[in-house]
Amino acid sequence: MPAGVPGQSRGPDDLLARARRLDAEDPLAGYRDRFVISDPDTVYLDGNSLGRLPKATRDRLRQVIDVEWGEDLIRGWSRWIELGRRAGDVIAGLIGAEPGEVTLSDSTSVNLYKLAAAALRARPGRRTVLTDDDNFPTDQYLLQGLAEAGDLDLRVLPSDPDRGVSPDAVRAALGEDVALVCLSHVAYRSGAIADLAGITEAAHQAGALVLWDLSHSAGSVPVGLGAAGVDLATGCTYKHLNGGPGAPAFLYVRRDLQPRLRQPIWGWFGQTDQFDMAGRYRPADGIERFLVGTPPVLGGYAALEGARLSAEAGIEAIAAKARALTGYLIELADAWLVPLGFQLASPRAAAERGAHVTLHHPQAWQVCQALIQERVIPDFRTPDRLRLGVAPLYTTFGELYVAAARLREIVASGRHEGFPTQRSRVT
Ligand SMILES: Cc1ncc(COP(=O)(O)O)c(C=O)c1O
Ligand SMILES: Nc1c(O)cccc1C(=O)C[C@H](N)C(=O)O
Repeated sequence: MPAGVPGQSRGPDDLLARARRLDAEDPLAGYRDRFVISDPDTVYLDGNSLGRLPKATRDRLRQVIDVEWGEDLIRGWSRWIELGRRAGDVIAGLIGAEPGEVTLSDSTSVNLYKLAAAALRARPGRRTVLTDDDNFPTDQYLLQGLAEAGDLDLRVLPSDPDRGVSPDAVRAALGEDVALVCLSHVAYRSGAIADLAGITEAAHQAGALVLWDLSHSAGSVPVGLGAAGVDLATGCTYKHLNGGPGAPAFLYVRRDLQPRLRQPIWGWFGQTDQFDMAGRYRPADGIERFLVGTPPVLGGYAALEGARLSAEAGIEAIAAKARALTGYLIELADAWLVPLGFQLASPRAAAERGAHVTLHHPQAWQVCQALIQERVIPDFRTPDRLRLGVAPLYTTFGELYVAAARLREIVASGRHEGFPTQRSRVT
């Protein structure tokens, strides 16, 4: 446990003893040592924006740079050409898909565009796209752009930002004009888990396709794409899959849909026999038809190594620890932070939340800055939220105790009030 644990007030001994016991009994405890942790006294609670660096990734990238790039040069492509699919097969195991249904490609934003456009093309008589107003902004912007360009009707359902999207609201909005339902599985602000299976089934009954953003789910909770019959999905690899900054995203297309869909960006990596250099675009047969241009190889290797680590630990074990960590954090918040003006902004039921806990506080921005100065890294989310992400492969219960204790001290002493009240433009 990091140093500097202040231990006073309500139930600290009990809470501290429990953190120690939970860490001692944690079946995933050994994974922490598989990551680079340069400052053990810093509590990192932002793995859902950027995961930590796995040691295996650092070593692999060194080898790839020295040998595969440094020595093999262009010959490396004989291996690199398969990289997206190899990583995709590992990610498929984490999200309940089959090999050949997932590949690395572009960014989540670009994939959303390609997949949404492909879905709309496959439902020509329908003009409505459904999403919700708590969906991640890039998803909303992409759909706005598609709607404007295609003269479609984008219906943005109101969601409770602390509870996530309501399946009943989606059901009520479904009709014979809806072509596509595009939602996030785990909400980026509250961490609420949407009813992926129920919403997918309802959308299918209404004749619509579904596109799920799995950015906050991949590597943190089971997704069950195949069991739910999901059509399309995409998500980041740099969060819970620990693929590193700017690592390529993944995309999923259900196998039977692959030959029936055409995505709108026709590049040579999506072409049948790309080195034939034929003049006319003919989309590849499998998941490769959703690719566009030359993929980022270093980021691809990082995504592969990160996903392998999660696959080795097992998504059920990861999700079980996420529930335990977030549950413990909510207990700490109830005991120490609610009396200081914080309010829970995430679902209280463990089965309804992913791997972060969000708290409202009227001075959340200032509190966030003060916490960072005191070596706890959270995230601020508009307008008044402090988001605390847990990463089951490296977050300990002891760290959560320390983070909550530092947070309590900051707010109880008013130290946060010395920080600017205005958010800067970068985060
Ligand atoms: C739900 C969700 N979708 C998409 C993104 C980002 O997509 P991109 O990697 O294209 O910036 C994020 C986070 O940045 C996210 O949380
Ligand atoms: N992708 C990010 C970036 O390029 C810069 C800063 C933050 C991010 C994030 O991932 C934010 C994150 N998706 C969120 O849920 O808020």
